Amino acid sequence: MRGRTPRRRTSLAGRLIKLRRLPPIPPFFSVAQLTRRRVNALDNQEHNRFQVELRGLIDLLSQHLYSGPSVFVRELLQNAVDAIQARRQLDPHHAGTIEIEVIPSASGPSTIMFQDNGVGLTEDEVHRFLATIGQSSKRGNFNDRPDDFLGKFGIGLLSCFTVTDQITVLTRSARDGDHPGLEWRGNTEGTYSVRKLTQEIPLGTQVFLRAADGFEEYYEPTRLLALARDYGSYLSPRITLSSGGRSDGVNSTPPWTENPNESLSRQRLLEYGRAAFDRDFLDVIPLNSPSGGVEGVAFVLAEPVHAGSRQQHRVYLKDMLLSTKTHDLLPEWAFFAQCVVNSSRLRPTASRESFYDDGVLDQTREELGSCLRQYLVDMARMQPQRFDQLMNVHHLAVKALAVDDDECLELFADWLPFETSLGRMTLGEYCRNNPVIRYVPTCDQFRQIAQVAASESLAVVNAGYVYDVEILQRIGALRSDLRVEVFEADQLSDRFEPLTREEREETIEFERLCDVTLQRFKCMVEIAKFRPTDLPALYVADDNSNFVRSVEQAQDVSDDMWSGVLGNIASDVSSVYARLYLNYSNSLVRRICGLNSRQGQERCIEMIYVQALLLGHFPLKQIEVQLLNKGLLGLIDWALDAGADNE
Ligand SMILES: Nc1ncnc2c1ncn2[C@@H]1O[C@H](COP(=O)(O)OP(=O)(O)OP(=O)(O)O)[C@@H](O)[C@H]1O
Repeated sequence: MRGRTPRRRTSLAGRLIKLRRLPPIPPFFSVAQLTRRRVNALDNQEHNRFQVELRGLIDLLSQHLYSGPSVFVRELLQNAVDAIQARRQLDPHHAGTIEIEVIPSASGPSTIMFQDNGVGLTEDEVHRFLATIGQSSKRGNFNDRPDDFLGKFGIGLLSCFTVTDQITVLTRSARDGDHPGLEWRGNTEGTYSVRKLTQEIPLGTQVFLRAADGFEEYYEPTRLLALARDYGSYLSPRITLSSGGRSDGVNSTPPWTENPNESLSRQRLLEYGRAAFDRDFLDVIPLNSPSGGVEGVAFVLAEPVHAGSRQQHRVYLKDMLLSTKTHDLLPEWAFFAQCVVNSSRLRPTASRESFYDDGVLDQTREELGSCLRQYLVDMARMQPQRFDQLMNVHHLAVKALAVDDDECLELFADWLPFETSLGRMTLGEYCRNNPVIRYVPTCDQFRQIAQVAASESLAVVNAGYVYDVEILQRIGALRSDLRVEVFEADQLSDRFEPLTREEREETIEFERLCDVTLQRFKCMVEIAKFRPTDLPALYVADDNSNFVRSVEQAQDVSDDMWSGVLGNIASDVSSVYARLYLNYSNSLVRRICGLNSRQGQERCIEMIYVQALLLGHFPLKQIEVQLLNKGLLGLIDWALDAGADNE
């Protein structure tokens, strides 16, 4: 061991305090009393240090903090970048470089080296920062501008222990004075050693890791290059990876420095987006947020997505990849966009895989939302045809924005598409032909009236989809030239053709019979003439009768006690009769009316009633299901009898 300074071998355990057990706390002590008691207790005792079981801590970090072993590449790159940044504080013109090398071994696992020409460490700093968990030179007063650094928690280096059993650091400080080269070795047992080197090493730091059993894959040059590019391709120091005489560059141009308004850049960005997110995009929007120091681009998805779906964004912090799975960077309505951004100000969590959910993040989200909003507004004003194409794909997101933003709502209103009884149309098209916007608030109600309304050339909007009711009501409040009304199914009867006097007389008895037959279903019958003529009947239920229907359905599946409670609720509701309009323009209805058998008429009217319920998508009550069964069985019976007669 000639030329070596004596090894200083210190246990990490020895550096940390051991927690003493305090006596149990008696009840009813004030905080001040408790504090005094603790101080007194400690004054009489020997002061010890915490101990840390390093292996346990590493397991904790690797299983619960970091997403996987590959984060060691990120942590080493980050330390190198920070060291270069610290050196720039001494020499602003210093050109930083980071070299990664894979050193294969014929006899055992490979070693990798991360070398930087950063600030290096003095002997004192080695003890303070490399060997003390949670100590960082990048926090507090140690540096004037701690915001310049990526690290701050003082735990990143530990991540190397997920892929190696020993970390070796060679370092030489560039700070004032003549500093010798130092070697620090730390291992997973929780011990470390430091020695002064006799040979010259360059200013800066080299970190050596030898593959631990089972982690050799992270030491393969192609894997390592991919990881280095993933985390660090946009970092500013020049980064190279060499192995077996081959050297590859890691750096490339960050997407957030491209200008999406310039056609070549836009093309490059769309290609980048396709490669990064593995999907196609329609457009690229520049993003910027002063609060979060964010710049970046948002990609507009080429396919529609359902409301409220959450896109995964690719997020960088000070040019280093933080996460590819950040969800909450854009406002909720912006589910049509997926973005890549770089932030200089948002605070990372200790895992360095997400941001703190604080006020700055809220503010950032709002500012990024404003960029997207402005893009939509400008497009609607200046490029209506392009906006039209965008609306074809992303009208849901535009509705989600407009529902809470009156200015956007007024601007986008004419483009917003709705389903109506006369087909899909934009609000602009609807209003051109209809002075009043009539809508039904649920899809079920729409299904009940759509066919008849269409035959009567009546345009009724199906506002049963997300945002539609709020949008229509808001539009009604904002625009004095528009009237917006809820359409009640019963209003359809205003358009029905009345029966002639003769027809009235022909049907009066039959109508009475129908009323009596359907009384137990709380349904009144009215005979009228309407289109389409192939529709025998229309069942119309108002809110009260719908409510009672659903109570009765619940009673069908509940025990006696609950059924009684539900029955009491239903009995409080007044005017619970629904209405069945029988279509006298329908030939079948006419035939039933003329049938010579009262029993046959009853059976037919029951079947028409059940069919009208099914057509209107009303869930059947138990007695209605029984009715349907009885009708079908009767039909089969009749068919069999008729067959037997023919034999
Ligand atoms: N390449 C390096 N050059 C100079 N100093 C380094 C280097 N790597 C580590 N250090 C020193 O070791 C300390 C601890 O590093 P570590 O990666 O554990 O934490 P950190 O970077 O400070 O914070 P974080 O946990 O947020 O990454 C650093 O604060 C720094 O002082």
